[in-house]
Amino acid sequence: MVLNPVISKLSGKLVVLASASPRRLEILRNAGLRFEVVPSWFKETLDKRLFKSPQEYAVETAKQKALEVARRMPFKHLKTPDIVIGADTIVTVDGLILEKPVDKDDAYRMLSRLSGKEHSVFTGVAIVLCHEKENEEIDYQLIDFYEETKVKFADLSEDMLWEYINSGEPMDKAGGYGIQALGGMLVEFVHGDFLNVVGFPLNHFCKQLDLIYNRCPFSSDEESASVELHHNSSHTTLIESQHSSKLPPQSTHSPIIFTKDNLSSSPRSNSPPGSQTHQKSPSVKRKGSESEVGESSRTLVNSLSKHTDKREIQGSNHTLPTMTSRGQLIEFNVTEHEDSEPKKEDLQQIIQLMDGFKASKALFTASKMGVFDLLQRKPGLDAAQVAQEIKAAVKGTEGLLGACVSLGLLQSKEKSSQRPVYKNTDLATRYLWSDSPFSLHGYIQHCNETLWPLFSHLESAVREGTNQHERAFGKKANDLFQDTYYNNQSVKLRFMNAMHSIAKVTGKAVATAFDLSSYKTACDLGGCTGAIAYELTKAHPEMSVTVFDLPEVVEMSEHFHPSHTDNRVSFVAGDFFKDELPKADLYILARILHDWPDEKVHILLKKIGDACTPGCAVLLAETMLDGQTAYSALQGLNMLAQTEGMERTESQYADLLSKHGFGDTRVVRTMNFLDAFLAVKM
Ligand SMILES: C[S@@+](CC[C@H](N)C(=O)[O-])C[C@H]1O[C@@H](n2cnc3c(N)ncnc32)[C@H](O)[C@@H]1O
Repeated sequence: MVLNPVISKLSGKLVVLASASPRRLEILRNAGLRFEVVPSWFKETLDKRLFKSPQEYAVETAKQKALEVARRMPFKHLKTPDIVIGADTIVTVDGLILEKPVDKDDAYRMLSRLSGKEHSVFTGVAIVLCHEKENEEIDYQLIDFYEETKVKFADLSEDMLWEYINSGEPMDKAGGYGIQALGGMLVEFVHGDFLNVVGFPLNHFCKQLDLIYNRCPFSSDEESASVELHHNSSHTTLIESQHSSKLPPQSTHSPIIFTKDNLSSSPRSNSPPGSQTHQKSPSVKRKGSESEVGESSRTLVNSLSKHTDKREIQGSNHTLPTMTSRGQLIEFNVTEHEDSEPKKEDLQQIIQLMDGFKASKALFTASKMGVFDLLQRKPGLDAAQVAQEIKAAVKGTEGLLGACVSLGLLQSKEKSSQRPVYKNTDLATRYLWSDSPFSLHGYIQHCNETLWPLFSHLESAVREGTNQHERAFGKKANDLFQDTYYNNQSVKLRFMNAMHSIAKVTGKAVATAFDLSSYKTACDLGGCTGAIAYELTKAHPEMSVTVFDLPEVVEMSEHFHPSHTDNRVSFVAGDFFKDELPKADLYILARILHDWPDEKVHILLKKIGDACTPGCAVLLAETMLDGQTAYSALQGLNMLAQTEGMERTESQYADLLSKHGFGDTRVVRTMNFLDAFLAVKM
């Protein structure tokens, strides 16, 4: 529900947050804002000495972050946002700017400097309004401001300092503390906006929106010269125009000309007065808002929701009443377009979707054939050399390498009069070769060998509403794990590798999503290789974790132990539907409930509920379906084709848990593969 009338001004717009900070995300989500997250690639390396004040530095960093995303999206994402929000939070004390600590010693230096003193927290915020013009140029209009909050720390003893540092909390936070969690205990008083210290000055932001959308008379017409307005500590500037040709050069041979007549206001066109002429054609489909519509060049279908606004769209309009299965009457506005030509944005989007499977398969194949591993060991090989090493045809290898370059997985360099040579991009170095700490190689193999065959029977899965193991692999899966994954050693290892790779990438985000310091014993049910358990003990020095999984899994777990084994992690073999559960005050269920239908979920939750005393908790790590992103929706299809279970929404999980005495639920969107959900036994 949108609570804030100012925030609601943004409904129907493509709003982008140029920050991956889970705290900013939560503040804005809680305020009812619908947005996409596109973390900025801007490196925070501005020379602080060049700024007259710390706040100028924070504002400039916020500006650069937002502008980088605003400029990148039309090219890389093939869509132009309406608004990009950038923010940067810094802490200043004794004339020094403190950002995020680089290691524990750095955190110690920062926190001991703050001990017993008052300091300032500044968040610089930049709002970039993007106006697409008819000639495909984009105007960027910038509003920036900052907010200052004063915070006084108590005197911190050495013990307190180190205990806090060892909790792991300081590491990704400006000034080395998080006021919203454990760090709150260090604070004596706060003067000013508390959320500003958390990472985003919501109140000031809403005031700015109010100025922009309700009061500010600035226009973004093409003819506007540079506009400079000052509101409090804010600042508005028409920055630049950028030409955005979204099709690659070879595709532009039949130009499609947009005229004022074939442009009309879209549901996302709730723009500042005067900017209507910059709106896109309604044929551009966008995601991420409640009033999201799927629009094609022929019809535009808009379910009437609270955000439905009357639209003037070229062509004949009529309303089509339809009954839902629950007997509610919904009206669809159907608009006939008289387009004579296909729109290039439509085509680009459709081509991307149609080609998605080719891109996936190119990635899977290169990964399976060891291309990324090879180029990690031997960068700079040409196609013939790669072909020889991976035992493949030169012609085929050239095609595969070229595809990987186009997908941003490899870089190629032409040596004069020689064949191009190849190396991994940073992305491939981080995630695609098998020995990198965050390698997704295991999961990619699972996608190729298991999910790909299952998805080739998606139509049957949709018609029947069941998983497709029998069609894809000739074997019915009564119990997904025992019947499919664990009756063959190499399939079992591949599955465990797949789970391990995602758990390693997402484990820290899950382990640190909530303050778990009061839980000393945890049990990770279906904890597989222990990857999440190790992250939990790393983040919580006083916690010990029992990984409980089927005997077939536990017998293989030692293959996945980290080099420095941690005796606070132990493994117990058993069946969580039948056997007694190990005693613990925190139960972890990471990607467990989504494997099962409600009946089985209740069996498991009842056992957990019975084992828990009041104050104990359940920590879920799942992909929540709320606010459906393409990732969560496709993950829903994945569960349909693969399991008896399903992905669920936050409230579905809360309902399931409430039947077993769990409440006080909290959710953190980690922006990683899995979201975190905590519920406490009442
Ligand atoms: C989808 S995997 C998730 C693994 C791990 N929690 C993670 O997120 O990486 C499901 C896990 O549940 C385990 N499992 C399935 N049925 C089980 C049962 N009846 N008892 C105990 N563990 C089970 C599987 O062996 C597997 O490790």
